[in-house]
Amino acid sequence: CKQWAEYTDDQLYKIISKAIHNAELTYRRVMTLNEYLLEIGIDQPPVSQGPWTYQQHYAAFQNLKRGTAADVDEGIIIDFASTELTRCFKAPIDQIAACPRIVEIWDKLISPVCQPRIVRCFPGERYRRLTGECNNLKYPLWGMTNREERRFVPPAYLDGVSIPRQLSVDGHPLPSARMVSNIVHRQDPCCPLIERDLSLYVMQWGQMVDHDIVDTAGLKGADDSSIMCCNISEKLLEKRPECFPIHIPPGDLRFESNCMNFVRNLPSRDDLCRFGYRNQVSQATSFLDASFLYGQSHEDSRAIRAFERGMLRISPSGLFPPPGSMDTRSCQLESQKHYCMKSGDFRIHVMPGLTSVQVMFLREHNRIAFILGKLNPLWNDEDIYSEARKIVIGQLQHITYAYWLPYIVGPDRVLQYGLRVSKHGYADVYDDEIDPTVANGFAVAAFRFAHTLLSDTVPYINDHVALSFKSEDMFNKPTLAFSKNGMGVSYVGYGLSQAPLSKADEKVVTAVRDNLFRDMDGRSLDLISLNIQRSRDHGVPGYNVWRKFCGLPYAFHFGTDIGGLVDHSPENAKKLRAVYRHPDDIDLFPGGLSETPMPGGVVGPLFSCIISQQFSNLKRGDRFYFENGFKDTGFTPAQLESIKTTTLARLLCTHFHLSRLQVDPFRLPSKVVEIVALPLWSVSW
Ligand code: HEM
Ligand SMILES: [Ca+2]
Repeated sequence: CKQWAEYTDDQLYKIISKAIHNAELTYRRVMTLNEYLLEIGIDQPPVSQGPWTYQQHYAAFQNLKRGTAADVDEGIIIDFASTELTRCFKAPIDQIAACPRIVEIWDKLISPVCQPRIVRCFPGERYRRLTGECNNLKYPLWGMTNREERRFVPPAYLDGVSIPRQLSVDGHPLPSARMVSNIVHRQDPCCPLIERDLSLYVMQWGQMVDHDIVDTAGLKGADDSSIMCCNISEKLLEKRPECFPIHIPPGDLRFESNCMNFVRNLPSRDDLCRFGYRNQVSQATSFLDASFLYGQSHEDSRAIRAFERGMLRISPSGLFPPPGSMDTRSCQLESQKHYCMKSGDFRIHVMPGLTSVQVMFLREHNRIAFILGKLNPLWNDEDIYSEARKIVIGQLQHITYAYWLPYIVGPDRVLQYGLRVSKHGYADVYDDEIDPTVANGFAVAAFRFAHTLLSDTVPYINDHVALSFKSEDMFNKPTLAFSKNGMGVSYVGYGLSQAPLSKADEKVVTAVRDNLFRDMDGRSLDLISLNIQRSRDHGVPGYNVWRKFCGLPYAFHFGTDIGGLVDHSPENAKKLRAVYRHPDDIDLFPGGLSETPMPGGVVGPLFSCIISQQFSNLKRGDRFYFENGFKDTGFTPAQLESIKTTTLARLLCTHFHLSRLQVDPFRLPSKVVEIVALPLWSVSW
């Protein structure tokens, strides 16, 4: 702070208030431009008559919840102002933030724009809140919804504050995200490879977990429109700081144009409205708390609950009900008899498999509520709902930690990070100094690993038929779920347990690498280009920084011998060399996904470290984690025993009316594990 010692308070006051004032002006200018661009038809409205465009599909997925609108202005203004501050003081943002006089004046001046978040907690509350607040009584905001994601390592923005990472260590531009996708991740459409042992349910459970723990807010134009960054002049592009389009190299096998639309994610404000480098907001509770089922606010909950005997609203055919008011924005309807379902998460329709697994949990909640109501005639709706919700979350956590996660990170990491679930009894692991908040590199890269597990087809199987539908025809449509009077969800659910998982390698199927959200005009996106560009948008540093974070050897060269890419096959190292100039430049997603998987896992050493760290935080940093034996908030020993008998097989059989299934539906049926009689659940509540 020495360099500003001779500045008077008055001078500092002037500089900072000018930075904030300029930021507000820029913000208003951008908003006015957005309105104009929607009016003249450049930006696209969220929905229009007729079939959706690919951009409308994408907009339905990359959402910005309106409830956060107040925070939207604050985040953007503070982001602009932080950039202004580094310009005015000609110093890195961390140095400025280390100067208490500057911070004090900033706090005063920013208060009309942004107020610190304050939450009141009551230690006696027996159930977790929908918003995730007050899970940690010492740090009540940790893990709550609409709050900024945390960082495992500091960001690497071009300007140190906000501009995306885009230069190689030698000063050249980084390769285009689509070029990396083409060279590293291309799957020959002729011959997609499969895992021998695992089923597609591994992928589907992963997406549900992903939607439970993270939902990063996008940026929207006027009236919720999609901001368009392609086919506009250079001059206009300069005026749209939210644009960061992806260059498509000439000769691309799928895309004729040279530009893929890409809009930056919303900048967050922190809990105390401080200035600093840009961060992003997650609209989901970080905790694994079935927020995709119960919603993350009281408003959500009002639309989801039946307010009768603890039940959630359910349609006559056992699906989610329609929303209270007509909603045409969250899915694309192909029949007048269908509707967009209201669940706790608006992404429910993106793939039929996701709808199916969410419906299974809806039915499970109501099954448990029914039993609880019978056993406890004096309980009211609220008692039954809260207790059933607590049990369902326990089951979700149990299956995820005991059965699913080991297939992902491998048994070694499960032991190393203390992720094991014991067969019986409590495991008191809670530590109120562990921050469970979802981390940026995890969400933007490592946990997207499952994009390699996606299949070109959606299996739809019952005793009489075994069909499969093309994935690229199914995005955002509830059609399959509604088929056969609602039995479609069962056939998709059963199909996922019978179809093989795509190979956990660096290659990604055409359905999402070339044809994501393909529309009637044949236009589409590349999910892998989006992943890579998204990391740069979030300022996520390159591969080597993350290797260091995980205590893994640094790569100084592209060879696979000592000092190089020691966790890559020679073939994959060659692909990385063909596209990057230096190992430091390698983006986290391609670098991590192209590592050789850990023994018994589907991801390599780097991703398994990042994923294990996040799941360790979600376990140890969750006061309501199901194995904690706290009085009042924990389960009784008998309840815990019962939850530990929950299996995916039981859930599938019960809710999709199956009489036979393999013991572990995450694995393909084999001669060894034949159809079994599953243990019955005890009902000792
Ligand atoms: C069913 C097919 C799937 C589709 C169509 C899909 C599509 C997408 C899209 C469009 C995004 C946003 C891309 C962007 O940054 O602009 C995304 C993000 C993401 N996907 Fe997938 N995905 C699928 C399956 C999965 C699975 C199985 C996982 C499993 C773990 C997964 C994990 C993630 C994660 C962690 C994010 C970041 C979420 C956030 O930050 O809000 N996805 N996906
Ligand atoms: Ca959650």
